[in-house]
Amino acid sequence: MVHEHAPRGAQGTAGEVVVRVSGVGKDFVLRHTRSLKEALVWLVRGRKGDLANHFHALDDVTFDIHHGETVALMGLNGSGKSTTLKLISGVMRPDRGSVGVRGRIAGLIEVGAGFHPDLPGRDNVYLNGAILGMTHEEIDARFDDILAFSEIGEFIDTEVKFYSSGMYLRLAFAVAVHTDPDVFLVDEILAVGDEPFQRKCIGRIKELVARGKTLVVVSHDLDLVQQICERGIVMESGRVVFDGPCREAVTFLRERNR
Ligand SMILES: Nc1ncnc2c1ncn2[C@@H]1O[C@H](COP(=O)(O)OP(=O)(O)OP(=O)(O)O)[C@@H](O)[C@H]1O
Repeated sequence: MVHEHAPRGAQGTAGEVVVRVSGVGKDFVLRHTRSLKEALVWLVRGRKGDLANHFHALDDVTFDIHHGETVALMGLNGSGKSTTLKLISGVMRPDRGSVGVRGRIAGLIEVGAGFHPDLPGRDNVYLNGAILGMTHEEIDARFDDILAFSEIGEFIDTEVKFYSSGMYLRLAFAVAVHTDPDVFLVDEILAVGDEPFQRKCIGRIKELVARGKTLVVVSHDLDLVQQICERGIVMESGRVVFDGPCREAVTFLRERNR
């Protein structure tokens, strides 16, 4: 049984469902600039209808992810991958359907989203670590490893508003991988890091996978996802159009968008 964003501590066993996305829909509002005439007509008609257009960013999305699975979400720009990841991470709620998660989730979704710009890197490690569910003592114990992984060096005491996007990524990634998550979510962001750091991150992700962690990745790098993931879910206009072995998903996507 999966609970809606059940708290940490659930050490799943192989085959157990850890993420359940069930009939999920998410709408966004398309804001158009309306002319004064259009607004007046709308008023005169008694405010019938909506001045704004809603569109389905996700429509009836359903899939289960089992403990230890490595899943790539693929699809063209705007197909709904990141929105799906945000719903799993809990930063966004579905308008229809439900999303259930078991275990501790660590997401690298928006680089440094949990960072406070006016605080130095060091304080942000504690802030971000706490957001990701670590206690102060746990962060203390892992601080040196986090710092070493990030290669931020003496900049750790600089306010993060002065960091480059690559430095942000390094610190955010370092914190996330040291939270020992049950389910690890990674959005395209690896693209921000330089090549050596990317290699290191990929190595770390493979290590997590080898240790049986569940992984959900959003990426346009189809060669990379084939290296890491066994399963591929292809999205198109907010719907799942393929769900199966990663290699087949890549072929499906390439054929479809030829
Ligand atoms: N906060 C938001 N407000 C309004 N529209 C949004 C919001 N977030 C996403 N969208 C829209 O929802 C759709 C799906 O976006 P999403 O970011 O999930 O796509 P994606 O598959 O991750 O795309 P990409 O490959 O470009 O990253 C897009 O049309 C996008 O413009």
